[in-house]
Amino acid sequence: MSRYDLEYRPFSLSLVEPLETASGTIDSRDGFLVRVTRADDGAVGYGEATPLPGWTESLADCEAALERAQAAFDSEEDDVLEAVDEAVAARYGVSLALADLEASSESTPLYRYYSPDALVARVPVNATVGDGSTEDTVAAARDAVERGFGCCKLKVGRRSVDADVERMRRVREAVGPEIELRADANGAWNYEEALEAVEAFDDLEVSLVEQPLPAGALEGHADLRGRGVGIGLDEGLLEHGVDAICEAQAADAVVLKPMALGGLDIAQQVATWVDQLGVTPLVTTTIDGVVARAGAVHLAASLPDPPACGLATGDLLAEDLGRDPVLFENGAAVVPQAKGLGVEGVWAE
Ligand SMILES: O=C(O)CCC(=O)c1ccccc1C(=O)O
Ligand SMILES: [Mg+2]
Repeated sequence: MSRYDLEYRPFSLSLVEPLETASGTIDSRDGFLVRVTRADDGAVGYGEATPLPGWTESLADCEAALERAQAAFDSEEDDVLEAVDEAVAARYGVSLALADLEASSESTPLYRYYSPDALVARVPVNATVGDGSTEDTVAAARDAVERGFGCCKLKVGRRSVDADVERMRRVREAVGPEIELRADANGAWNYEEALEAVEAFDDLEVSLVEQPLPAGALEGHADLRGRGVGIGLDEGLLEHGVDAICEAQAADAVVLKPMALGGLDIAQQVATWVDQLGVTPLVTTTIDGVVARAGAVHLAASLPDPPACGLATGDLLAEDLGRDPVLFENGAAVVPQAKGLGVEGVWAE
């Protein structure tokens, strides 16, 4: 008999409304819920593999990788994660299920499994505002601030820089000077446009712009730094890796998406590494179900003094895999202190 058993089930979750971004519209999230069971005592752990085109392997490649992982468990291979290899979403799903199982067995919340000395009650989060009309953007930002958020990230880049600056100006007027504002262009601009945006955003006290230039650009991002607005690399991290970014001094912050990096263990290592090189790690979801989101919250909680993270994306979904163990209040995620991920009831028969 094998020591572990791996099962996975497909799901499809629609968004409340499509999330518009400069690199495309997200209207539903399809993936696989993963469960690993330990044969000797029946202990279980949950994971989630929710691929996103452009960021991870395809849904079909994800399923094929999960199938290989299942076979690797069945034949009791030493390193089952070798079977998921380059399939980052599948690797997140399988490694998360194993980590949830281990942490649960040790009665340790998952973040303390990665950072045993940490005791963290909450992590600050940003609201995620899609690249909609000025009216919709202002309404969404206002609503987020009323719900207690202290940081809003606006998706930008689908219209002219002038139009985005105007959107940002109207949001700044609506929310007042105390709220942190960020932008995420998902690689939409050329250097001239990005420079214009950064200079105007500096006047509006915008703290950070994610990926103003395409993923390939390193020198351009380096040249955009030091103008009052932090530069964050997201797609650029996946393209270049930590060392090239740090060598080029191309970023003030890098965005860590466990789904796109292949798991919490890898994201933890990247975070620790960039932090030592003076670059701020910032954790976000890829608009995932509750299992993958809870994993990302535990990752953020395992890091020292994280900035506001893109973890408050559950409300963007019209349906979910189960009850969310993470409460959001006063602009922060309340970190689950139960054993493991803290997710329950997602595998109802
Ligand atoms: O960071 C956030 O606020 C939420 C996550 C987010 O924006 C995102 C979600 C899916 C795919 C890409 C991105 C992104 O950060 O570019
Ligand atoms: Mg981004």
